[in-house]
Amino acid sequence: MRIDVLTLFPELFQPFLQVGVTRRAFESRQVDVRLWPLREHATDNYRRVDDRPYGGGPGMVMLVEPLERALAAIRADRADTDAVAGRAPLIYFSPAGAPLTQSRVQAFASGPGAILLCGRYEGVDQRFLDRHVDEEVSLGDFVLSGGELPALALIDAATRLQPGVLNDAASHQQDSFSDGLLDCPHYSRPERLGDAAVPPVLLSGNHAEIARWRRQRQLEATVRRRPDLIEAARRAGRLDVADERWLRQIGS
Ligand SMILES: NC(=O)c1ccc(NC2CCCC2)nc1
Repeated sequence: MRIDVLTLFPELFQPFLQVGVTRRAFESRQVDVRLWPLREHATDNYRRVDDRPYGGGPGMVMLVEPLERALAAIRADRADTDAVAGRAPLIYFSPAGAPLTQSRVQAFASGPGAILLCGRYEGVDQRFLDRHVDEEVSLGDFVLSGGELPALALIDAATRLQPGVLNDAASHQQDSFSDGLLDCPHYSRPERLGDAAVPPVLLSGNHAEIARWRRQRQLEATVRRRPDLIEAARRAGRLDVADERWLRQIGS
C-alpha cells in the first residue's frame, strides 16, 4: 500500500520509519510512505503556508493555495497507483474526526492507502477541508500541536497488519482489539520477583490451558475496564461458548 503524507515537518517521520518491526515493511516499500513537505509548494517570495485568521483571534490558519498545489502534485504522482487500486482518500486528523478504532485500521490496511493531511497552527482553511477532505480521523478527545502523531499512529497500526510484517502472524492476534478484547497480562524472566510470582499455568507447557487462561484474563480485563467492548464483541460474533460460560461465571 502507498501512503502519501502532507506535512510541514517531514523530519518527524524518518526516525519512526527506521525502527521496530515495521521498518522492513517501509524499507521494502511493502508500505510505501512518501513525504511531501508543504513548504515546497508555497510559491510566494516568503514561502507562506499560513496567515492570520479572518475575524481576528490568536494563531494562524493554513492557506488553501499551497495545500491545493501540493495535493495536485500528489494526485499526479499517484495517478498510476490510483488507476489500479482506486482513488486514495484524503484523510485529515483533528479532534472533530471519527475516533480511530481497530476495525477502521483493518479496513484501511486492506485498502489502496491514503493521502494524510497533517494540520498545524489553528488548523486548515475550511474551504480546503470542504473541497478535498474525504474523512476526518481523531485519536481521542484531546488537542495536539499537529496531525503528525495521529498520522504516525495510523501508519503504524496499518503496517502491523500487512502480511509478513509481524514475524509471528499470531502475535497480532494476541494484540488487544484485534479480537475486540483487551489484552491479557504478559510475563517473562525472572520467574520469581519477591512475592510476585509468574502464574504457574504459564510455566506448565500445557498450551491449551495457557490459551484458555489468557482468554479468561482478556475477558476479565475487558469486563472490568471496557464492558462496552464485550457487547460489541458479542454482536460481532467474536465470543464463543467457552467465553460466554466464563462471563456468566464472573457475573457479567
Ligand atoms: N485528537 C486528535 O486526533 C488530534 C488531531 C489533530 C490535532 N491538532 C491539529 C489539528 C489542526 C491543527 C493541529 N489535535 C488532536
